[in-house]
Amino acid sequence: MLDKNKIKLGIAPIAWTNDDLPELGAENTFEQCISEMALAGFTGSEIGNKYPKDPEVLKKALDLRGMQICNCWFSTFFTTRPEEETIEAFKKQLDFLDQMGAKVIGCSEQGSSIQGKAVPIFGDQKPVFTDEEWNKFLTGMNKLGAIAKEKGMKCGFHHHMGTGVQTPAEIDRFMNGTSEDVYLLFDSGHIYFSEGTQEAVDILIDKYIKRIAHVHLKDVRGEKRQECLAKKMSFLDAVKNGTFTVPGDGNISFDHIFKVLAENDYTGWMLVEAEQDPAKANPLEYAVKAREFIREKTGL
Ligand SMILES: O=C1C[C@@H](O)[C@H](O)[C@@H](O)C1=O
Ligand SMILES: [Co+2]
Repeated sequence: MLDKNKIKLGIAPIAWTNDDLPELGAENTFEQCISEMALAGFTGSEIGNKYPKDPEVLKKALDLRGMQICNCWFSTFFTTRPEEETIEAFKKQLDFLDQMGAKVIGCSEQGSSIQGKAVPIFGDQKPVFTDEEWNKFLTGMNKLGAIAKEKGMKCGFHHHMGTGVQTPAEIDRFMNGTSEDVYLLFDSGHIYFSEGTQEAVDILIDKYIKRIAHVHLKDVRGEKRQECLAKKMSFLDAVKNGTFTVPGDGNISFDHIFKVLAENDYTGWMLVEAEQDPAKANPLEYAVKAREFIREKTGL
């Protein structure tokens, strides 16, 4: 059984307003977003573009609703820009998260990423790092891991479609090349989108459970993934087309994920992250649906 004293449940603002596709949910305000998260039964959130930048203002708005910040996306550029640039930006973001009481920061290497580009996500343009790029990237990530540790926080890494760390082999190379102070941010949706099998999802969580610092619960509609492949869609077009949805509404079984997290005494956040078009998938309705699914499956 997942322990309610050890696990907290959050939801990402990306279902209300998508920072990568600002036209999706432009009408939804910050206040509506966090109020509906709380109404659906969640106590945590990540940071969205509409969130106040002033920690005091943000904290007050969250406190009023019994919410807190649990993580924030951080783009690294170790493969394409000077290392110091990423490290300086990381320290600032870490300070901000620390002030907000968060314990994890979720990185993604955006050097040459095609996740925001209008090119097929399953084409030949996905970055494949050279040995030299891997070297720079892993060296940089190990530095971030040590910096986060010094602050009593955890540096997580988000495997992601369209980046140099998408496939199981790439995730293995990343995990084998980083120290124990660098953790995995496990995202069920991204591994399923990449590989198209339940097996890939289950193997990933089995392999790295001891180094998982944060969990994104995201489901994939299998037929939409197929359509993405057939029509050579970009990542963002696939998102607009409804590839992702909340856990329990797509093709992923979360049974093994919840079982492994429970057996290994996972302590931290499980955050529902399901970007879709809010005009088609009402964010509050889908948040409630996700919350009910988690309750039904885990008792949390
Ligand atoms: O964690 C995430 C952050 C988003 O910006 C991203 O594109 C999404 O798919 C995701 O998993
Ligand atoms: Co994610």
